[in-house]
Amino acid sequence: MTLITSVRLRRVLDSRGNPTVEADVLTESGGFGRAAAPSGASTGEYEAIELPPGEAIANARKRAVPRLVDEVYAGDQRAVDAALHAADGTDDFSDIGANSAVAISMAAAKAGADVLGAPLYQHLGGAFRGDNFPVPLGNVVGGGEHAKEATYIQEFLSAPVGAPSVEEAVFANAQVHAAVGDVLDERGVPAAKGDEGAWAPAIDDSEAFEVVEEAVSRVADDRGFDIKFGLDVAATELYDADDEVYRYGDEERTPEEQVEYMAELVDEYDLAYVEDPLDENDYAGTADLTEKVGDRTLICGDDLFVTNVERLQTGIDEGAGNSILIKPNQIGTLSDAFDAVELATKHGYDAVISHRSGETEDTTIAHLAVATDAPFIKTGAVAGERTAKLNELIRIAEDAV
Ligand SMILES: C=C(OP(=O)(O)O)C(=O)O
Ligand SMILES: [Mg+2]
Repeated sequence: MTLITSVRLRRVLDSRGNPTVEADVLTESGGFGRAAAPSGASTGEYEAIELPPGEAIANARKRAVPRLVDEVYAGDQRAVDAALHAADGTDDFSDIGANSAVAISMAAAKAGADVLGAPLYQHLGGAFRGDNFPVPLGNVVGGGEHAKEATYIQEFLSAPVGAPSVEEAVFANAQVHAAVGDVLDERGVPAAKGDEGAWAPAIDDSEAFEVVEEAVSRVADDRGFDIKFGLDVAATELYDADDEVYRYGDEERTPEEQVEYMAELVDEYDLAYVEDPLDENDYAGTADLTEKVGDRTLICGDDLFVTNVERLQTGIDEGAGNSILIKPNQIGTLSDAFDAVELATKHGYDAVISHRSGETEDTTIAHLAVATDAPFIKTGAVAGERTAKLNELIRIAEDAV
């Protein structure tokens, strides 16, 4: 192992055209790692704090960089991440910013891999990592906080569960995305694209279900393997906590009705995956839904768990969900993200490694998914910052055989 000798931080563009933090980490023996923080739009209340990038960089330069340079070995990820926590001193990275923290954490991991001459997934996963590859969940229709005047449900996700390989799965999702474009065209529905490259048509949710079901079935027939679909409801964004109702435009649902509605959707469309079906504070409702349909679909907590072991432990104790979304920038370091995967796996929860709606060309999450043996990765279907991860997954699968 070699000591970190330099940490450089800069502002770069993310896919929304907003600034984000990029980190370069150099080591004594010439190891190099570069990584950039993603950024959410439908962020959970309990996420680690993203600061304005200029502020995050200034604070990290002052407090985190001196604790790393000539102090910590690249490759000792726990030590890197402990130094970031010590430099910050809060429990939500509100001092140096989770955006600076995660960029440094991921860049150090890459520098550590570079020193070893190993791919990042191998460095993070170790010699005895599993040899499974994640099924990619690809966003093909979206609205919510990711596109105006589109569906209330934030994401309709193609899930090629029967694909024989990562490569086939990745191409199937792109084909479903194209097929959705065709179906919309046939219906005379014009559609732009949302933040993650998904179609964002001005149709109601019930029509979106028809469109996605039709597209998925066409591609499944063509490919000859099973393709299902799933949702990220991002229900916190629909929930009016004062009136205690979920609002889908003029339509309202009480929390009990929301549970029933979600359960009906699971059965009507044979959904493979439902993320954040209830408000981020509703463990009991999520547990209720998990009890009803958790034997036949994944009920995944994103805003509910925010990659946080304490929130996940509450979910485990209450029987809320059977899956957790893992977003390293929600918690600030790779070590914390690994801890969440480990706790989830121990309790039979499936980990879904995820991008954010604001992304860069950084591919760390593809390596993280393989390193942790995660059964799923959610990283879009098309758009350059999404295909960067998907193409890396294809390369890893080729490399790892
Ligand atoms: C990827 C998501 O969106 P965001 O990054 O805006 O939270 C999500 O909610 O799962
Ligand atoms: Mg989500």
